[in-house]
Amino acid sequence: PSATESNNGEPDISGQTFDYIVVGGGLTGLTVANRLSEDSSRTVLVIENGYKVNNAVTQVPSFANSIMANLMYDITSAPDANTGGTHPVYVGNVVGGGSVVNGMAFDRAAAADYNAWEQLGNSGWNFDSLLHYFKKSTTFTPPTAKNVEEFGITYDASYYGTNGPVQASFPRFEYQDTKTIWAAFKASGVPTPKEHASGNAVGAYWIPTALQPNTQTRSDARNAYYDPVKGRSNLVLVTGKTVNEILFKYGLLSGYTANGVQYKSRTDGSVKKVYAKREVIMAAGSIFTPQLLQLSGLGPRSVLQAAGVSVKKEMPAVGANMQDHPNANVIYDLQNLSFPNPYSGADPAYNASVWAQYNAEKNGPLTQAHGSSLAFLSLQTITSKWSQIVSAVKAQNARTYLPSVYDDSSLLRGFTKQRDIIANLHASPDAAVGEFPMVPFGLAISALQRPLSRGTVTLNPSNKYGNPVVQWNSMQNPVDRQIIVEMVRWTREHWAQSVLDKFSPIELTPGVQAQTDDEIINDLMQQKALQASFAHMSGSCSMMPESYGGCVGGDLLVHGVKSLSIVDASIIPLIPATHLQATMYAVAEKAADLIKGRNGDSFSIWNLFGFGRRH
Ligand SMILES: Cc1cc2nc3c(=O)[nH]c(=O)nc-3n(C[C@H](O)[C@H](O)[C@H](O)COP(=O)(O)OP(=O)(O)OC[C@H]3O[C@@H](n4cnc5c(N)ncnc54)[C@H](O)[C@@H]3O)c2cc1C
Repeated sequence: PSATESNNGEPDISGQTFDYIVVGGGLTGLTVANRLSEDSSRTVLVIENGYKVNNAVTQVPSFANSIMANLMYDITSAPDANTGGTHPVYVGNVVGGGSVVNGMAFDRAAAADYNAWEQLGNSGWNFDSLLHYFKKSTTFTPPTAKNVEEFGITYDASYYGTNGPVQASFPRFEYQDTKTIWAAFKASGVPTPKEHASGNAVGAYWIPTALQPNTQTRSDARNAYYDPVKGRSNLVLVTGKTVNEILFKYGLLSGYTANGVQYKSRTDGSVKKVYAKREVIMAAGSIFTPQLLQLSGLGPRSVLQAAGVSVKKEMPAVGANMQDHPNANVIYDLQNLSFPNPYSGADPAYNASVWAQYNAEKNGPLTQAHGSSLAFLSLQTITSKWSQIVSAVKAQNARTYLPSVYDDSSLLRGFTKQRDIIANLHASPDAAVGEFPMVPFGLAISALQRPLSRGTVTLNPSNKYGNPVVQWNSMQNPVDRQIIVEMVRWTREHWAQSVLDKFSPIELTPGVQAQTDDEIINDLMQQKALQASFAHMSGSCSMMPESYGGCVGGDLLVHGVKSLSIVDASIIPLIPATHLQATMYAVAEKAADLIKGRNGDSFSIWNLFGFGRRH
């Protein structure tokens, strides 16, 4: 791998003024910066903490299966009582953010998941309006005819774009055992929609990878949205700079208006300021955007006071409502796997041959990231107890399992509304509750898609500029725990099917001794097989009305201050049943149109309503 590209040669921005400052050059930040700088009369600055890194590890798909620790922040969560301890908090620390270090899965949730955002008081945030932006952000390339025939891959290109920046395509190689894995899902009778991206994302289906089809390398926010436009004279990206405060001017009548940021150089430690004429746009992600708002005096009063930050506006919503996809890892010992299989990489001779194949033909096992097959199942499919579970959700006192910040009546009102929506989605055959990735080896993940538990992100009271305290509170709500247990039971029944006999599966984790709910959870926990996170942190500065404990409105402007917006995954009010990146590209595309619309920048207003150029 080549060395990190340095930030030598970047312009000195201190004291300067730009129309827009984008804080964080990750997935959403680079997307928004590209679109805002399309209008050459507007200047756009992106400030990123990480550096530009582009090497085999970031580009060759198979590396997406490993943790790129040196391109991520070094954060550990607060102890998470119900999942057995602390967990790493995975956040990309590199130009492109999560899109450079993630698993490259490129999927969408069901329409019902996005329509729930509108039901939470966000007019215009529904699947139909996002579909325009899902298309705008992508270029789709179908799988090879050979793979379609051999593996039965299904797709419908009409739900993707034809000239968007992110490449949605398929690895040229699939493992042979994938056929048996698919046969088992078909035998179990789950739905098999032809194309999940249509809004019908319930069942077992094929998904694209964020992959450049010709080179079989990663398609990320940097190479999709930044590199092609980096020559624009009105677009500036600076790296290795940590924003540590949003600056405001104050007027007696106008209140607080964001007009810049303060940042610290990682190379020389200097602290400087830079100014924004139109908007400061937060794109620092679900962990650092709430931290930055809190550092700037917007947040829960007790959190700010404990860290010695004076309160500009008390906002309990900042850092609340944090959601993720907690998961249980059931592990099987399998016999008779075909060669090659994902374990074959242990053999150096095999490794040498697949690298030679990849370099020569852009084919073979190294083109595979997390695979192309996923199952997202409804609660009705997972368990016959589904209606009892739905009744249990409705019967709960909403406050009981929430962290202390939910003493705030607006936050609790918003959560209660979320809870009612969750109950409906749990009862619906048209929304998924659990993900079961379909992989050709013995790891059977059960990931809960729509938890009732809520986490928090708060300033570290003894070091406000250090990493914030990330408290997932995963599975604090017993219903979340029960659904995970039922998913483990579904997995066991699934692997007991005769179509999988040829692998002679033996359950290693948690092991067949674990039968009752408590045994399953406790044994998983003891074996470190319960995880709080899928690296899908969301919701920590949610898009909801202020009366629901929201942080930004449907216009993505922070409530109660001026010229400050948020475009990253922290705005997701209710986590969708999908991996997040395709959704965040669409959210950022829509965000850019909203920002252009209110600042008089040139753009087509029809895009906002989904009436733009249709593909
Ligand atoms: C390990 C991992 C695996 C994943 N796998 C998948 C997957 O397979 N499929 C999928 O769809 N999604 C996946 N995701 C999730 C997806 O990548 C994220 O949801 C997405 O990147 C979120 O985009 P964002 O813009 O909100 O934040 P990010 O992409 O994280 O961008 C935030 C940026 O802000 C910068 N920043 C933070 N604080 C500051 C500061 N104070 N000053 C300056 N800059 C700052 C960060 O360095 C970062 O570059 C994965 C994520 C991770 C981390």
